[in-house]
Amino acid sequence: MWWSPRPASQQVSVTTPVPAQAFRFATPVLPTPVALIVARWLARALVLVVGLPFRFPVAFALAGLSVLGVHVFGTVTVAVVWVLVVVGLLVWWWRWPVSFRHCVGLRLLAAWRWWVYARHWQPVLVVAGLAQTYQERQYLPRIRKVTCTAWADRVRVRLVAGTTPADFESRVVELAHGFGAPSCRVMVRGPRDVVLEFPRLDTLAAPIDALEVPEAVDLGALPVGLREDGTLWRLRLHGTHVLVVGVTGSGKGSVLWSAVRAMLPALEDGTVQVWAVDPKRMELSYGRSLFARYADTGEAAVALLEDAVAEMQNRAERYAGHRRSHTPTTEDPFVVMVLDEVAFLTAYHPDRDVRRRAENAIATLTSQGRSVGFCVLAALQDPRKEVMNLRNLFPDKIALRLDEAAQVDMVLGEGARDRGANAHLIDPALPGVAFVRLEGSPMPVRVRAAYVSDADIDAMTADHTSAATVELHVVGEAA
Ligand SMILES: Nc1ncnc2c1ncn2[C@@H]1O[C@H](COP(=O)(O)OP(=O)(O)OP(=O)(O)O)[C@@H](O)[C@H]1O
Repeated sequence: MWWSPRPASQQVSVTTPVPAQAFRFATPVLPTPVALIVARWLARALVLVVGLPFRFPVAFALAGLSVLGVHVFGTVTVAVVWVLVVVGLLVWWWRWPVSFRHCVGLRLLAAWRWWVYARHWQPVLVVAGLAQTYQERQYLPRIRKVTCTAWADRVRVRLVAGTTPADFESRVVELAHGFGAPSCRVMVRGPRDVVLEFPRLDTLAAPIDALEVPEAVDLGALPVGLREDGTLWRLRLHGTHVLVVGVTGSGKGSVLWSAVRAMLPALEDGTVQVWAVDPKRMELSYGRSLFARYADTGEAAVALLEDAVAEMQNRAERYAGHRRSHTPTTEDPFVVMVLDEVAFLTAYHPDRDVRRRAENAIATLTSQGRSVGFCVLAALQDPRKEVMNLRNLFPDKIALRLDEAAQVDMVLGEGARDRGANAHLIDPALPGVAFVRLEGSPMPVRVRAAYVSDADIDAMTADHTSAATVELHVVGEAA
């Protein structure tokens, strides 16, 4: 017979189900010739060498010109030119350090940092689980560009097709540790185009002294501290409400006081009033004369909040049909309700009626007060719903040091922690450091509030007093 079945096949009856493990397909292992491996290395080296002039065009142009110069003009001439160039650079660095740093220093640093990231790129990404495998080939996101600012490296990355920026967002801790940076943040620029930001140093490590009192008050951008990039952190109060959240000792007081300080001239001329609620009696009582109204007990606080609601509704009635926005004047000042430890009123006060009335008043102010010139600036330790179920009525939130990772998204909104807002990891030795979301960007920004010391508050009360200080005290109830 021209065809003879193999002996094993004869033992299998046609009707017997064949066990799955009977079929084993193994990829044939073929030894790769050494010549092929060497050729591949050479090809890679060639690609690197050919690509270098495109990556570092200035350095290569200078080297090329020098070689050409040596041929045409001789070595001495080229050496003299180089000495002149170096002297010129030194003079530039000495006389105009800022522009030198921007144009030369940071570019040189970026070239060096590119090499550092490129060297560690593959192992870090593979171990972090960011390398993709398809048909037994490994695909890595590619570094497109590395730029440096005074405090951070920005690595622009082209994603592997089929992956998302969320893959990077969920590995920020691995990336930060992998590249030896204190943290990592992910910014999305476009399709398959993300930027990883690795801070090189903590620009907010040193406390910031109280900022200068501004001459003109801009309620849309009050200077209250510094951002990580060294620019001013400005806080908007007009047309919004702000919730400041942080554990005890995280520096909530410095945010409240910095905001009050930035409004001082307007408090004095009467176009802004601060109504303060201070259940702890330790935070705001120090500068009472700056406040148009002040309450430090539950009953007094509720009365103050209900007065604010009445005034707000009165204003809304007057404005109805005449105007749609508020401009601060002495007749209709912008009213900032500063509520320290707001949970005392909404959750911890023993009297249920006080809790209910306080919650109603805060809900009404936050939902209706924006356009008629009322703003609630509240501080809170615990952002959970059981403690403060009104937190979503505050459009702007500030996350100081928090207790748990889960609280970050509660405060700054979904995805904030994945994008690098690790408020739960803020060092307890850095009170006033916080993460915020700035208008128009989902990226959290790290900031630090300026520290307004007792001496600063003394000076503020000595130099400035609110145009309308009326104290409201209900005697007889302990906070
Ligand atoms: N921005 C800041 N910069 C430097 N140090 C600060 C800053 N803010 C606060 N501190 C320091 O941290 C301490 C605690 O700050 P603060 O009382 O404001 O915290 P808090 O969050 O209001 O705490 P609590 O809820 O217990 O009142 C302050 O006494 C001060 O020494």
